[in-house]
Amino acid sequence: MAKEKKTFDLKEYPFPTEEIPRLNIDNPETEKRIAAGLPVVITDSGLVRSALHWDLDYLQGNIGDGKFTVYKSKNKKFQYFDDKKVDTFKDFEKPMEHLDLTFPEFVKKLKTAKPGKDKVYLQQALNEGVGKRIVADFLGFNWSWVTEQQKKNKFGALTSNLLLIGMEGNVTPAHYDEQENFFAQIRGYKRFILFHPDQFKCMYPYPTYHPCDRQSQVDFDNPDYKRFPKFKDVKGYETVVGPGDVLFLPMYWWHQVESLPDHGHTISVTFWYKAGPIGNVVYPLSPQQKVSMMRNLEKMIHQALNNTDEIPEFMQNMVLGRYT
Ligand SMILES: CC1(C)c2ccccc2-c2ccc(C[C@@H](CC(=O)O)C(=O)C(=O)O)cc21
Ligand SMILES: [Zn+2]
Repeated sequence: MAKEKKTFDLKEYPFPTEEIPRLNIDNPETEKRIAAGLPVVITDSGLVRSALHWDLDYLQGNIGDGKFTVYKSKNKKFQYFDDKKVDTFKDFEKPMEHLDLTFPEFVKKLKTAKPGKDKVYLQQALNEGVGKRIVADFLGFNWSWVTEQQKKNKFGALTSNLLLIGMEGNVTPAHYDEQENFFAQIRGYKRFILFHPDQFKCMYPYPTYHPCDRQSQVDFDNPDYKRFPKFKDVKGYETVVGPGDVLFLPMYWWHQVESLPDHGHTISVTFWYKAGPIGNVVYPLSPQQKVSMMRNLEKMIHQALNNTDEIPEFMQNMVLGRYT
């Protein structure tokens, strides 16, 4: 009997979206979409079948007594920033704080957080430091399926499995990553809003040398259409993933991720893979290749000028009245 479609009371955004298909792991369409670099929610994959019993108590009792990377934000947004680029930006104020907490300290903060007060987000690579039962659960992941997908689609190496534990309402603002991602949901519900890499012109990412490289400058809750006029034309895709769902999130696809309010804390595990070899170049270049090219050119110009203040004028001189 088909699973009844769960409906959620989702916040409206000022752009249209289409549903991301939810397909069974055995549906031939599933692998076709992965091969085509299209997002798909894979149901019943069993990818993290051995972790579906994870909850805060079990993790606290088994994950080990080391320190965990936890981000704290004054509001619901957890805007990623690259620490290494912060010093090139004098007036950059960090959008969130990085704490190293034991698991019990994290759980206490999560459970005693008052609405409207600080929110926390645990983000920790699953590595040898964890307790032996977590290692056993990790080994119980459906590695044969995900490794088969890695090989069939010529992905590069698995780089990391991140354990993510977020509070309800946490938002990771729109950004893109340069890795392929199988995103496995273990507990709670996360809304994913995705945009095709060809929507780059509507998303206005920060400059590559900015600490928030790869993130959109547009505040979805209060878009500045004067600075970002093309955001009016953006078109997205969306879905809500729940326990047992796996979202294939292709490299360079923009995504904003929200732990649904009023649905409790969320537990997820990501499977990030490096890009595979390019192979022979096919023209016209794909949107992903054009984004990669723009990044390389921006970095070259930054290095050549050796002065970030000169970049805006240099870029404008190159295109205004010539290519505009
Ligand atoms: C916001 C946070 C905790 C963070 C802080 C500082 C540095 C990195 C990151 C980081 C990286 C990945 C995620 C998971 C996910 C978004 C989501 O599920 O919220 C996502 O974007 C993806 O799987 O690609 C979340 C984070
Ligand atoms: Zn991401």
